[in-house]
Amino acid sequence: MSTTASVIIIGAGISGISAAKELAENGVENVLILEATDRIGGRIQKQSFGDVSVELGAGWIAGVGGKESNPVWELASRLNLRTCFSDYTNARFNIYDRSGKIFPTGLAADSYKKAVDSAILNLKRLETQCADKISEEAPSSPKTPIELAIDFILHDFEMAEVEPISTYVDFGEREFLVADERGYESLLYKMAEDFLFTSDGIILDNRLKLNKVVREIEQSRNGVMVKTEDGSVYEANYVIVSASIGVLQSNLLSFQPPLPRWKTEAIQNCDVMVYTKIFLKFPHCFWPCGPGQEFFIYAHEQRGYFTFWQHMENAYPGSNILVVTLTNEESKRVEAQSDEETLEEAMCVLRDMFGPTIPYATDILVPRWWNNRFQRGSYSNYPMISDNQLQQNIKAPTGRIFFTGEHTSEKFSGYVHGGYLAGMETSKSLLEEMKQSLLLQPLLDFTESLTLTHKNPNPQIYSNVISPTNFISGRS
Ligand SMILES: Cc1cc2nc3c(=O)[nH]c(=O)nc-3n(C[C@H](O)[C@H](O)[C@H](O)COP(=O)(O)OP(=O)(O)OC[C@H]3O[C@@H](n4cnc5c(N)ncnc54)[C@H](O)[C@@H]3O)c2cc1C
Repeated sequence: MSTTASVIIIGAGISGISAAKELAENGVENVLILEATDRIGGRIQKQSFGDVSVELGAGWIAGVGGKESNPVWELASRLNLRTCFSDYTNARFNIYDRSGKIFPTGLAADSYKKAVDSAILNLKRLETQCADKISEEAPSSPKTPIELAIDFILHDFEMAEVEPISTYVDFGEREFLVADERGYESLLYKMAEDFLFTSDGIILDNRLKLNKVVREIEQSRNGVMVKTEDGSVYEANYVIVSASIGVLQSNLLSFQPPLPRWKTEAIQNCDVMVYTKIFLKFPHCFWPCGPGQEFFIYAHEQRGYFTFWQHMENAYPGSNILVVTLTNEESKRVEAQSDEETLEEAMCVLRDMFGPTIPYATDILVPRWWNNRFQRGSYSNYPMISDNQLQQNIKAPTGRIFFTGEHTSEKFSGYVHGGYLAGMETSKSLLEEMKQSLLLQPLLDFTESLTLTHKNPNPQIYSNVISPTNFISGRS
């Protein structure tokens, strides 16, 4: 038995939900959302920890206070979501060495300036290399613990994107941490309420199907068939795939016919960033909590080793929670070991910074985005020197299959607002395609009848000429 819909959306993260909402608002209500997990939200996920709700995935609304309004900030304001301004600028003046001493402000400022200069030089070198010119001067690589710590902060946080960073240019430089018991994900429930049947905050609409792991997507001239791990089959005119770039790189989804080479190459060439926030709960605070002390840094000879710390007293006073952020290889290393081992490592680092008498953490929470087969990483990471073709190919539809998600957002990849806007944009392209194919339908029917009447030995010729999908995307 198969279920039929006009459009199937794979994934109920922010891009999948915003794509479905856009379709519904434009009269396409016969949609089906298939989500692999038992919840909506994807990489926006809250979890109770200690006595509060922490965000395992997206935590900040980045890009606020600028000339344009960030649509996610607007949604949050409508919902009265509780947020807390984050000021990272002081972090560089709270750098601890392994004996617990804070590096003098002057030294930290100098190291910071040196790292910025070196990063700019590196960027220029990359640009000149792209233009096939040879550059003379190589930037010096960071060596000391403080240089390594600053390099990590700059490259894995502040400069981890293509310059100029559209989020901050368009929407403003301020960032707000979501600190609301309802969670960041409540934005998605709010959006879903507009087009799905909900009661008491629970989605009861059978157009959303949870625990449906899509494994096969088969397209033909007439439509698309989607098969899930539990043996269900769904049919539709079109499919929107919102699974992450990491999932597309894995073998979770198989396409029939296989995706063309330009598409698979683009998918494989996009880097995936792993970003892990580890939460630690303590019986009481032992770290400084005054103004400018929310973020602090640990300088170690191994780059990225428990470097970036945040206390949660600004967001949730009295929560006694610390968060340490790891990235990439360190994230993968920690995901592969037991939480007890990670806790022991974190405690050694904290004892280095704050002395041997600090209390032992009573709880630890280690999200595993890399090993999650429905994520395979935290977000897309495009090369520093932008490559428009790469992104265009990742985003381009192949026949009746459309692609969305933060990784398809030209300006805002990696962000919640990137996912939100990408979902809308993909649905707009699909609506355009549907309109065109409706206009072409009489012509299609006519050709079909010609094919039947004349028993054309090679009907493929006709379908190649007028298939609406070929016509629109020009790529099939
Ligand atoms: C640790 C972390 C921190 C972050 N911090 C921030 C931040 O502070 N600010 C910010 O703006 N952004 C942040 N981000 C990025 C942000 O979370 C994402 O850009 C955004 O949520 C992505 O939304 P999406 O809809 O593109 O993808 P997703 O949320 O991943 O949605 C895709 C959905 O598809 C489902 N799926 C996958 N495979 C299948 C399948 N085979 N069948 C059915 N369903 C499937 C998944 O379960 C998921 O629900 C962070 C992300 C992480 C992981």
